[in-house]
Amino acid sequence: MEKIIVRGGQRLYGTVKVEGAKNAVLPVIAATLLASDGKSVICDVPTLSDVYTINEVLRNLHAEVVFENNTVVVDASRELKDEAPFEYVRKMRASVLVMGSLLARNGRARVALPGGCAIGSRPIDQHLKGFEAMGAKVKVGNGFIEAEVDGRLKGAKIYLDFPSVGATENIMMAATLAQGTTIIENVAKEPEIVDLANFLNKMGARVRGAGTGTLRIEGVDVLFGAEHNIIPDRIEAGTFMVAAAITGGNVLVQGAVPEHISSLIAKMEEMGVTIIEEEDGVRVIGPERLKAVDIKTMPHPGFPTDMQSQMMALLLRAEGTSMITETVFENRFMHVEEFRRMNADIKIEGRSVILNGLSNLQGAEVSATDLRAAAALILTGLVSEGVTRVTELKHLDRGYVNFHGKLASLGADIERVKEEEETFIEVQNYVSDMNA
Ligand SMILES: CC(=O)N[C@H]1[C@@H](OP(=O)(O)OP(=O)(O)OC[C@H]2O[C@@H](n3ccc(=O)[nH]c3=O)[C@H](O)[C@@H]2O)O[C@H](CO)[C@@H](O)[C@@H]1O
Ligand SMILES: C=C(OP(=O)(O)O)C(=O)O
Repeated sequence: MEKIIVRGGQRLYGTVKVEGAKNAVLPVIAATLLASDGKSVICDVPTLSDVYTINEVLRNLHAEVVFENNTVVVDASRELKDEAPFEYVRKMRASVLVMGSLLARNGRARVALPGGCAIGSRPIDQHLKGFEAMGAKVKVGNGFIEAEVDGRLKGAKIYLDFPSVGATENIMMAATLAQGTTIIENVAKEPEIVDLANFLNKMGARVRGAGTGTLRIEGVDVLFGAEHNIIPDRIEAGTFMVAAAITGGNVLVQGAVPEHISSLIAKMEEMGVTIIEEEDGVRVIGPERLKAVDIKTMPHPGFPTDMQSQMMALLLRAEGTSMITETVFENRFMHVEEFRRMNADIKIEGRSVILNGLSNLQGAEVSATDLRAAAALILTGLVSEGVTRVTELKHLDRGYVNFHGKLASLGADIERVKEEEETFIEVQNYVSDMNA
């Protein structure tokens, strides 16, 4: 087992470059399955465990996948299998995103039921409602969801009860090869939706309205492999923006796209952080004193739930009382207990937390409960007294490439060690103390 060890007290300075977005690349790789002709070449792909997982899902379906030099090349022109087993869906819920492509391409898809996870129950009823509206018969049994259609899917009018990112993506992919026009209302407007629509259109699809509340998709008969560059990761960018602000540092976050993070920029500015848009990114300068603010997570362009725990870390350093309300996931406060182990003054009240900043944060042994919590605990370690050890790094590796290395390059006192190595160092220190 590995852990990250952080010693608090360093301000961060310098430049850090963000990777391609995890939440854009996963649906784009799932969409490559729609191409029955030609190879797709996806560039700026981050080396995250989630990317390796989706690649394995595709290989298991008989697509050819090569991942080298941040580029994924997929040849899905062979006949594809139609089943994504539990071993992949359990590792990564986004595996369900292959369902729309498979159903459109093969007329059948069988995907293991994802089940709940650390941040909530996360049902996929809206995805299935869309497939059914397009003529698929959906059956749930033996731990699998099976969707099947006689012939081709048919264009339909679909209204989502909630602007779900995954449902928008899955239904959009399915609709590209349907007969006729599909109109989806109340869709997600996240930048990753726009990136997926752009890729689909390069493949020959006719998707209009991405980034607005309504999508209009005219089905086509065939899609082709295409080349695409993934957009920069707005959540990784936001995480480094918080790292700069929390330590009172000065960091250029290269690749951050201001329009993708406007709600985050607004909240950080409200807290007294200086944010300067530069040609190749966003510069963040942390103030001596941070102000408390209230935050409510919402679908885009509202404040992103994936930045909630990192902002909680930042608010722990602000003067006064703040409130964070989580409206997207019903159980995304698992990290609060871990923050408390670091002497944070936080209490949960229903779907909100109330936190008093400026408590004397102390290093502790803490465990990451999900990927953003992992990052948030490390950020808190940067400003805590003494040593913080963060375990359960499998979560971190789902969403951040070389997180400790990037922080170290900005001046953080941080290392990633194997548990045995730490014991060895402790024994060495003990022996040299005895000999002194
Ligand atoms: C791989 C990926 O892109 N993950 C992101 C995606 O997840 P994901 O696509 O799973 O998130 P959704 O937008 O679908 O989920 C949002 C809310 O809607 C609910 N819901 C969703 C679908 C459904 O059929 N029924 C239903 O009730 C979920 O339980 C949740 O409470 O968007 C989330 C919300 O911005 C982000 O936190 C995740 O990082
Ligand atoms: C919740 C997240 O991802 P996923 O939907 O892949 O679990 C996230 O990126 O913070």
